Amino acid sequence: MFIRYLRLGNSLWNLKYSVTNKTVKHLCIPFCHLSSSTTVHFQEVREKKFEEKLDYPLELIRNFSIIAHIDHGKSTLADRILELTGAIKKNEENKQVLDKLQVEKERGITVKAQSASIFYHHNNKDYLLNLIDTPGHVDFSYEVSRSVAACQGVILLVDANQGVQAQTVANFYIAFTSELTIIPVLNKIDLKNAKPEEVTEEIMTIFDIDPDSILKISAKFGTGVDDLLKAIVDRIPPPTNCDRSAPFRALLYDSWYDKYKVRMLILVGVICQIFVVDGTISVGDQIQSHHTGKSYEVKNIAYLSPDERPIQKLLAGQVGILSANIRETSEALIGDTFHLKGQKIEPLPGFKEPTPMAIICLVHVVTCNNYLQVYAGIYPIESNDQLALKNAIEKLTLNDSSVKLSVESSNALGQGWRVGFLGLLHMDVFNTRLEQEHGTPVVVTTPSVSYKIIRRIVRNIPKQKSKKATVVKEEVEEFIVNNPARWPEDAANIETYEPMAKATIITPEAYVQNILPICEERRGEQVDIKDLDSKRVIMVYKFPLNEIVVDFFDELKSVSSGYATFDYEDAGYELTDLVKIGIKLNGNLVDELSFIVHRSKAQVVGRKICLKLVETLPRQLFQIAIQAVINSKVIARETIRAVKKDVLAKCYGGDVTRKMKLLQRQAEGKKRMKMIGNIEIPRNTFIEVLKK
Ligand SMILES: Nc1nc2c(ncn2[C@@H]2O[C@H](COP(=O)(O)OP(=O)(O)OP(=O)(O)O)[C@@H](O)[C@H]2O)c(=O)[nH]1
Repeated sequence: MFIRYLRLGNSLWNLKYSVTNKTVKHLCIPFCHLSSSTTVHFQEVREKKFEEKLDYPLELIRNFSIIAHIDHGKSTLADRILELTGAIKKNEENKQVLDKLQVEKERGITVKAQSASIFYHHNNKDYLLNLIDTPGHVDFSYEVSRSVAACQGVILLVDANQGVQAQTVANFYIAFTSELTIIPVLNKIDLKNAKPEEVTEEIMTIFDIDPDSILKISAKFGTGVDDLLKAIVDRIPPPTNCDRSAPFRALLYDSWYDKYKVRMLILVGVICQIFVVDGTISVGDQIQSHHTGKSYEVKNIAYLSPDERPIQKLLAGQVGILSANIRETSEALIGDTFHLKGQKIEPLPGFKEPTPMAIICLVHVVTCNNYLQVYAGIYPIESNDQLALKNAIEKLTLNDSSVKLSVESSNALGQGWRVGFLGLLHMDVFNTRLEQEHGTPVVVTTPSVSYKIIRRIVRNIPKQKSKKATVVKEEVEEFIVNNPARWPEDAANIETYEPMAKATIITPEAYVQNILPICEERRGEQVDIKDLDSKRVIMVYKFPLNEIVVDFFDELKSVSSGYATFDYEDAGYELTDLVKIGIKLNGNLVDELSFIVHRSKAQVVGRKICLKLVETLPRQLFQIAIQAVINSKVIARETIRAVKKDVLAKCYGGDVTRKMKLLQRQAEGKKRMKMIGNIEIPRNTFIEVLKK
């Protein structure tokens, strides 16, 4: 449908419009969305009575998350729930509607927990259900921990064909330790090879769950979802420990920066998602952050259903979003408590002070900590994009508070940031979002985990009374290195410790023999191995984190035909013998390519990286000598021969436009590279070298 004429007046454009047989009521579109040729997809807007009815008593509210292993159907179930409750119109095209980010749509995975308030009629009562769809991949388990802080119950979804998998177990324990009501649900019962009886047995034995409490559904076709909605109301308790007559307190559990609205002057700055624990908050109130002490006027309040619906107030027990002229992203700290200005309140539990290098903090059941993070340097492709990248990173960390951030600089790449992620997929998604949502493509340096170094220095200190006699004093210094460029040179005086991870692998028995050697190759130490059921085995390993963060999961999938699943948790630091391998290109040390490795693997890994560089670096107009070195000793070397690349070589005849196109394409290719010294390095080289 094309709108050819627009009357622009205020920031929100209200329109009564009739399309074929459907009447669209009060269609609210920010006018700036529209131009004379904008295609508008009409959706029937919810009747106003729902907004008035957001005033639900506590006993009619249910807050819950959907948790599961990756791809077990969380977002599909959220679609069906939204359809059944009328939040969205039933439509064949409703596929993962809560996955709003471009990167989520492109990859078909959820990376951000998303919520929606929906309305459900049951037993002659209207209920307000606040649903949170969570990601399933291990790299985003922090999102699950963050979400359950605003819930009293979870739907634990298990694929009736695949059964319990590694993240099913991990997510179960997040909910279990948070003392939430768990509704176990078997999904995909429509599949020909679904094994509901077998999987029920598994759930019963692994989680000690009563088999009669397990519901069976097909999220794809909607089978059983009505019964699930009834179970949500009947089994999950209303918000506990909420008091509407007490002074206002709310937990800030997510925040983001809506650059579109800011640009269009619809609001200023940061949007905060809150769970109101006590009291009421209304538009116009003055609120204060407990942790920064700063106060703001509440400009807008809304709930998501799943689109934004403005309302005037939120009451205890409800979740919603507010904007309050918070300009600095560092002022919206996840886990912070908001209260009315000047009022003394007890802060809500779960807030962790940000460390000086981190601009973010963690809430509730904290699953992400320093040990398990993977660090990489992030730099703008063009050095004059520095400021734009700074702004983009700040805004994105607001919406992804599990990342850790500090400033760093590199001789070759200039000023940049050292960023800690929860895994390589997380890193990849973060960088893709920088490019897609903020238009700031980046160069990422070789990732590294954070190592602990203990340096012991023995000093002879003169005794006070006698100038000749001395006492021997040992000074111990402990520090963390997450950038190989900062690895200490004085190897003799240091002890090196690497972060360890306790990993759980669940696999069909047939693949155990394929998995054992890859675990051994990555210095894994088997802690336990036992049958999960008649066909599957659960293996517990202790691995150096460094060995599994890059591509272990891919290799595991490949040797088990995609059947093995994997989850890991922190297992502290262990003393080990580590060395730094430096990479020299034509005699110049490229610190951004250096990495830390166990001494026993240095030779093999050094050679592998040199060969990888031969594959990855484009041939240039001169020869490139690649060397892997430990201190100054060369442990491996390779050479890339020179080439003179004439892109016009095949372009006979005088077609100027074709020649121009070829030259332009070549120039664009070069833009995507980074010059280090006089050598062009493609952007992905720093990560590719670490992969098998
Ligand atoms: N046959 C069948 N397929 C389903 C069902 N539910 C989900 N699927 C399919 O399973 C795949 C994964 O579904 P998603 O809803 O994206 O899974 P998810 O758990 O949200 O995935 P992540 O958020 O990335 O962890 C999609 O192809 C769905 O169409 C079901 O009940 N039956």
